[in-house]
Amino acid sequence: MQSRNQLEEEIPKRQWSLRNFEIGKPLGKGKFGRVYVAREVKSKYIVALKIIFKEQIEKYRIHHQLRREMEIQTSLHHPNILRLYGWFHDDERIFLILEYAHKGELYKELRKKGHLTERQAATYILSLTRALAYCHEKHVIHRDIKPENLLLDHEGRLKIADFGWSVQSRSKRHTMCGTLDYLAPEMVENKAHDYAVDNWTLGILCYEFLYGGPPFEAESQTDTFKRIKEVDLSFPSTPCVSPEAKNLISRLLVKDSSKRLSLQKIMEHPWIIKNADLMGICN
Ligand SMILES: CCc1cccc(CC)c1NC(=O)n1cc2c(c1)/C(=N\C(=O)c1ccc(N3CCN(C)CC3)cc1)N=N2
Repeated sequence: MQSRNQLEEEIPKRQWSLRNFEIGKPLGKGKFGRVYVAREVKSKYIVALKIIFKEQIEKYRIHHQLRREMEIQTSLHHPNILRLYGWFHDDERIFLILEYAHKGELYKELRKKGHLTERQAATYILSLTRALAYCHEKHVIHRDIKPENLLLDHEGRLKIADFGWSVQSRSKRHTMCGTLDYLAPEMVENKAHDYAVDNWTLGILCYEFLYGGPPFEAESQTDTFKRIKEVDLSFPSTPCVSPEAKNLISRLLVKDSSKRLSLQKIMEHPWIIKNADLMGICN
């Protein structure tokens, strides 16, 4: 039985093929592919195998996006970022060998519980902040951090998945992307944007973890855009949320991107210091 480290070291070098894996149950399906639990035959190591059909890549013209996602996610090694160990292909499919997150999607836990405790929310926000600080050091902006893209491993540790919208950024970006609720004003107004969009999203997520839904939700897209542009932020009286949490949210959901709390300052914020579990685990 190979240890996890041995296999992880071996994975990037080896040429993999479908013969090396026993495919298990489907985990989910996205726009371009499906993900299955799989076991590497020799080591018995459990992974998630994301299968994307080449005809879908042609049809949706996402060559460059998929290549970028693969290059970026392969290069990122962080405890809160889902590993892409390697990939292979056959005539009609591309297979991504991904880290397996045993506890599935964070948003399902959020829907089930309605909202998270301040301890859970602060722990997840700290994990996300650490992962984003690591990404920004490597000039990567994720741009699509939302509960649907957050997974939990067997210990309940948060893992950012799906780098389909991330970019290797050296200059300001203009491409529109992401779901409406999480878009920062500068993206809604189609202005140039930079790393600070991820700081805005942390504010959105912190609000959603504590209240159960994003702050600028509205009946129509137009209304959501309007509320984002005006930063029309209000805190419901229930559930009861501490003033420190509201302070952090208010210092992230700031229209002027240069005035948003930096990732370093988030890690030092009193609410994070008081509530977050430093190991990133809080079941
Ligand atoms: C193709 C699917 C897709 C489309 C778009 C974006 C993403 C990233 C989240 C993905 N998923 C993806 O890439 N994924 C990469 C992954 C991955 C998804 C995953 N695990 C699960 O999806 C999962 C789901 C439910 C689960 N159980 C639910 C019921 N519980 C009682 C026990 C645990 C356990 C694991 N591990 N690596």
